[in-house]
Amino acid sequence: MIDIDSVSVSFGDATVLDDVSLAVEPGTFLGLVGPNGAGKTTLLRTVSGALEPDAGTVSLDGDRLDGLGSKAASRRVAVVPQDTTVSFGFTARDVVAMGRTPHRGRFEPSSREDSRAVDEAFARVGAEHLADRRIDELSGGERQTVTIARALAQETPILLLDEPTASLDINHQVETLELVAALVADGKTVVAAIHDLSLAARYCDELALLADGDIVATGLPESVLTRERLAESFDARTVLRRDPVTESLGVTTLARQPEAVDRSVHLVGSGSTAARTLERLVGADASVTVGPVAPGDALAETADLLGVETIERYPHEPLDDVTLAAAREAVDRAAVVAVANPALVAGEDEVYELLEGRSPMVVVDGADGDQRTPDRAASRAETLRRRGETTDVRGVVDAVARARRLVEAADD
Ligand SMILES: Nc1ncnc2c1ncn2[C@@H]1O[C@H](COP(=O)(O)OP(=O)(O)OP(=O)(O)O)[C@@H](O)[C@H]1O
Repeated sequence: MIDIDSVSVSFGDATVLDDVSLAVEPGTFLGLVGPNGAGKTTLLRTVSGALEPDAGTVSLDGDRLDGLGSKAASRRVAVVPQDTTVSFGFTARDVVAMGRTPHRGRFEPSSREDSRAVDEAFARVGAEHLADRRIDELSGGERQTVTIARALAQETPILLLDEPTASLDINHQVETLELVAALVADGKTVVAAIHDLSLAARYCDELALLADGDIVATGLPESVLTRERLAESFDARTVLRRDPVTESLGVTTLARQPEAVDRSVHLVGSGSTAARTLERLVGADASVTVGPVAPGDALAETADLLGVETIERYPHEPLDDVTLAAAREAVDRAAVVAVANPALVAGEDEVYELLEGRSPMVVVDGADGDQRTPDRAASRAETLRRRGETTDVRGVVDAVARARRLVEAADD
């Protein structure tokens, strides 16, 4: 059991941890997530005893860390640091054997027990083949594996890892976290700082979100990672969805748009061009409404993931009066109307009529527009284009911003 109680840490004038409390139950894999500079490493260093907090206490299984000697603390907590510094001239076996130091007297030679622990640690991480290699000649991933083996040779109930997957390729990321999860299944208590939120959600039992010097939320990954919290803590626009393969939460971060759109936009259209247009507009912080669109369409699904207000319609049927009225209201209310795939939109009389006389308009052309557009729809699409600006998806935020400035100039 790790009990962090009201811990505060400052460096000079900067308060990095401000009255942080967190309890980690035995046999739990807790992922520490949060933006760069949030204090994850600082918190891990406080738990390992490497850093003494300015205020508050850390207790391990009921014993205060500051009352344990450093050797006793090292028999309880092992650390895999972010920076697996190279110790020139040592073999991997020498490095792993260093994990045994807390178990030996000052001048005591290594024992049979030490050799067993080192062998077992190499076997556990599957790195026996590296034992006689020089540590400074190993790849970053191999060195990381050896550092984990060193921590295992320490035979502690608690393991702290600082960004264990940061320098690893995709296979090694998963292998490392599978190993850590297996160690937890064997009874270890693990706290790991992890930047990749999808991997953290997949492997950790619980997450603690650290931001602005405090723990903002703890609990099951699904309860900690919400769009609102990620917006607040990371200033990021994200899409959260359950991964169909792992069944864990997947987090996709939207590209940040350089220009914010601070007036409302109504988006009419369908298909992937419309969906990508929506993603860009939401990334630019625009207040967007969408529709009418049929459920199952790429636009409707993206709007659902992004939590965008959507006017839904029945597929393959004329628009009913209620849907038409809702769409008309949204079009009238918006500062700018964006139309994706204009020929498709113009092919439907009622939808086209909604847009009649409307300006300014931004027309977004995409590769998924219908090539077999009837002549009438094609000429109507041209009419829509003349009422505003035509762009591809990449240019949509700029085009909407220009259209917005037109509205503002007209308002003045
Ligand atoms: N020894 C130190 N002296 C001065 N400032 C420090 C020290 N260690 C950390 N800091 C500062 O404390 C803040 C938190 O750093 P920390 O490394 O704990 O963050 P982190 O969440 O691990 O970040 P990252 O995700 O970038 O690794 C940063 O602003 C950092 O510059």
